[in-house]
Amino acid sequence: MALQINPSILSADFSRLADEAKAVEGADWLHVDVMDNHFVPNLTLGVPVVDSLGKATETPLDCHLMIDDPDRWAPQYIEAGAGSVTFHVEAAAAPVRLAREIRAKGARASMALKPATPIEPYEDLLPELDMLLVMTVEPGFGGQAFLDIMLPKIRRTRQLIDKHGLQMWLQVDGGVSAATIERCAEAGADVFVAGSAVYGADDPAKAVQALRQLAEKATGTPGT
Ligand SMILES: O=C(CO)[C@H](O)[C@H](O)COP(=O)(O)O
Ligand SMILES: [Fe+2]
Repeated sequence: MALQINPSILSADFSRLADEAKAVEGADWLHVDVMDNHFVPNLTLGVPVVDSLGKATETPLDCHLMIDDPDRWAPQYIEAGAGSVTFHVEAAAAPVRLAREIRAKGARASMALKPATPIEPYEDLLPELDMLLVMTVEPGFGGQAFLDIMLPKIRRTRQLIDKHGLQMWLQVDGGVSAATIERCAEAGADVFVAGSAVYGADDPAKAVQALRQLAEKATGTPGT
């Protein structure tokens, strides 16, 4: 299991996105939060910004779509350069068809669960996915406190992934920091999104390294 740190550009300075992306080159993926003010009560960025960001950094883009109608919009993010596209199961009309379409277009297919959405009804969908995202805050804003009550769901999701012998990744997003990453890693997460813990640090690249070391220490696993 390879451990990965994905800095979230949501906590960066949006007037300097290209520089902020370069500040974390060496991270595994750059996490891009797309919010539409319908699925979540916040508005961030869309396809044209993802297109420009992809040209400004070598780091592959991990697009987290917090939007209504991802069935319609996800393909456009792949065309804009996203290497991984996460849709919310609560918003998708046809999650299996959407996951297959994302893969067919050459990106990694990922599905997210809000805190109140259980994993169990979606066990049979896991083979259709390259990553499952367990949200550890209510989606919509950076800088929120990590929800400890999500740790059992992370553990149960890891058990289901292992039970099916799948190689898919298990991502956590929201409130991941030096204070919480070890608990997430111990529970079985292997991809860690961190916004404020990276971009709120004096040296974002060093913050990525520090988080990686903590996750590795917690699991005894070297990262990528
Ligand atoms: O999806 C998100 C919020 O909905 C963000 O990716 C997440 O909140 C990152 O910010 P932080 O690490 O500061 O919590
Ligand atoms: Fe996110």
